[in-house]
Amino acid sequence: MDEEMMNMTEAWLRNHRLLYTGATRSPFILSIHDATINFVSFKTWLAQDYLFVRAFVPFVASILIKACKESDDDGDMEIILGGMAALEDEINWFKREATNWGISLSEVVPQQANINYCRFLESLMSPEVEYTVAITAFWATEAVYQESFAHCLGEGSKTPPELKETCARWGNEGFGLYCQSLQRIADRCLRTASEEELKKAEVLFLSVLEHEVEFWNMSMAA
Ligand SMILES: Cc1ncc(CNC=O)c(N)n1
Repeated sequence: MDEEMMNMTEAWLRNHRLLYTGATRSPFILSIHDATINFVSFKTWLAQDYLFVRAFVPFVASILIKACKESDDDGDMEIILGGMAALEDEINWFKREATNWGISLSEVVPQQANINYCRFLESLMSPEVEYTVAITAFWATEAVYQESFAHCLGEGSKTPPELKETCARWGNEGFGLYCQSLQRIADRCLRTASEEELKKAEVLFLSVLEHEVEFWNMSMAA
């Protein structure tokens, strides 16, 4: 396809394929897919991701505020608000799931990769960070989880039955459509962005992928 006609996110996905695949086909995800996962790793991921999602809520809230102030499309608010609402359900799911696996969430200590990722999200919450830049990072974060967990439910996957519900949380079709909506918002914003904003958004896209890789590796190492 002609570079000119391509959406910006598609061009980035093409140009940074290796890193994107590293984030969406991590050893952790592949070990779920082929049923070789060590459940200690899964429990580590679950506990750490609970903390991450709690930090993710104010990040999404900051994007909602930016959308209200900076977006030229009313429709953005509902999509972001829908994402926020889903996070309430998700937090409750983490609590139930932790109980099932015998994890005490109040005792979980954040690991370095998690601290680093949360610190990164916090830096994006500043009002100085443009909506275009923040929504691009938001899309990338969600897209990595969607592509990762959808793979575990795809053809030929041997995902253990006790992990299927987890995979379906992010791998379901509805979450896929939500990610597409975020991608469309990002591409629309990027079309009118300045050179400087474009560069910033691309750098942050790559940072998200790197943080995701580190997050999976942290879970796998446990
Ligand atoms: C490390 C990480 N990245 C993305 C997500 C998906 N967003 C909300 O759930 C997540 N839970 N954790």
